[in-house]
Amino acid sequence: MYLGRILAVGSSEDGVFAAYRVSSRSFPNRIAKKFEDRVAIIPKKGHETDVFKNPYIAYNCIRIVEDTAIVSNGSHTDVIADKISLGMNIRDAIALSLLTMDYEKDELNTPRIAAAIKDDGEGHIGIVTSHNIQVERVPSGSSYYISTYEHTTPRRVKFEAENADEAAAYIMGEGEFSKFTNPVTAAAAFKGAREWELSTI
Ligand SMILES: NC(=O)c1ncn([C@@H]2O[C@H](COP(=O)(O)O)[C@@H](O)[C@H]2O)c1NC=O
Repeated sequence: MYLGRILAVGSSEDGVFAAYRVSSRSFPNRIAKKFEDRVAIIPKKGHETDVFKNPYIAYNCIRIVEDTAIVSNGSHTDVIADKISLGMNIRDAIALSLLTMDYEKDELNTPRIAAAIKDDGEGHIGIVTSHNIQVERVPSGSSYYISTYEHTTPRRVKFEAENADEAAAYIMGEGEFSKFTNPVTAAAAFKGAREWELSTI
């Protein structure tokens, strides 16, 4: 089954995570690139001009703002991160940013999806489509995912990872996520005993 972009957040006794996967039929020549406090989705070498063909394919997919990890499928990652850094609570930051930026005006009306989670495991996950907007709480001790196509409401999921590398690998193709086609690249933030760590595949 093709879900498009997929994100997941949650926590267990092993730690807290935010994970992201690009699945893509149209623009498979992309990678996740790690910076100090963020991960960006960018075109591979030789495909740089793709960003002028479509405005939705290059963006920060993960940001870390103090105790919170933010994950999304577009430029709204930065809008949510900025609001959280100014003191807005996670639910309102996601809801306001999704409402403001709205679904993507491409040929599929691709939804914007987003989530944010604090290092105590409390988070929210949401989506804006052409016909609705939804933001749900993710309670500590549970994990949820959502995608741009097919699975467009938050779904509880078993997510097994003990560090950022394992979280990125898990959403790229393990457990429930092994059923979903066209994987391209993935990234994750993980908070265990130490500071937030980032990983990409
Ligand atoms: N975030 C992304 O990485 C991303 N990749 C592709 N899209 C949009 O989704 C459309 C369909 O892409 P695809 O067939 O690869 O799922 C693209 O034309 C583009 O407008 C994206 N936008 C939202 O998910």
